[in-house]
Amino acid sequence: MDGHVPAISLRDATLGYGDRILWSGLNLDIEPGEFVTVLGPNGSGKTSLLRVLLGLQALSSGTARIAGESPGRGNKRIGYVPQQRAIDAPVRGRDLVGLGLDGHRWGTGVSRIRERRQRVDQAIAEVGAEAFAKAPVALLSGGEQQRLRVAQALVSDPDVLLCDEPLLSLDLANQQVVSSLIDQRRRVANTAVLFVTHEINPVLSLVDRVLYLVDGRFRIGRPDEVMNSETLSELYRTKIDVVRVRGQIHVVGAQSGLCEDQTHHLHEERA
Ligand SMILES: Nc1ncnc2c1ncn2[C@@H]1O[C@H](COP(=O)(O)OP(=O)(O)OP(=O)(O)O)[C@@H](O)[C@H]1O
Repeated sequence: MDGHVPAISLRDATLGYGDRILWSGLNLDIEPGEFVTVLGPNGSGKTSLLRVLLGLQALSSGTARIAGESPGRGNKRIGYVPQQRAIDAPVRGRDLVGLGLDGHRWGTGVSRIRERRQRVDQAIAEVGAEAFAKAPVALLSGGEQQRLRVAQALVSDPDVLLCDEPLLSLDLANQQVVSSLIDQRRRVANTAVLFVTHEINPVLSLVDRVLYLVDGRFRIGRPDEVMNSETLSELYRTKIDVVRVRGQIHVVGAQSGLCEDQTHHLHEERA
């Protein structure tokens, strides 16, 4: 992609369902290789933003561009890593990865079939999943399944990765494995990453910018510009304390909907 074309561009973007506006006036350019997290309480419209970019949901007004095009289904320049959840379909790991190439005009000729196989092998190697790629996915651990989902997102060699809480319900070690696979991809291939999460700490060292959505309001900036007491108090319209402990960010005093981490509940209980 031309370095001057943003990987993702939103102009005056508004999304609402019926009378309810989730966010409006959103202007955002994400550059190739940038790692941007989307944070905010339940229902603030984080997943809906990804749905817009995947072409599954139309904006109410404004424009969106992704990988140089208007959002639409089947754009192979977009990789999508969904939430971690159990897979019980009777498929092997490499079949799951291969699904990332479907809908992208793959022919049936021998050379195409060979190329397809090579691409799947390469994606499996990229996430270090060779040892379990032939096993039925339903028998794999959550972390192994999520590695394969990352491989599925990478197999089409995308310019943009959209990730919807890909670390949810993974243990700390697997959170690190999955987030560093995503980080490695953007460093090696300059792939832009838009990463929806409830918890910034597992990816804090990787994040270039944060988009924080609360109740129709939002703030975009570097983590230190957004994740501070003043900015979050303004966004939540209530007193919020943001403290840094051993390099981690802890948000104290938010309503339960914030769910930034468990620490603020502990503080509330002790108060
Ligand atoms: N197709 C739809 N029609 C009407 N309302 C919808 C639709 N899709 C989502 N919503 C509502 O829009 C709001 C935002 O949903 P969304 O899933 O984007 O939030 P989120 O920030 O990702 O939340 P969570 O953190 O709980 O995953 C929710 O209240 C949801 O019920």
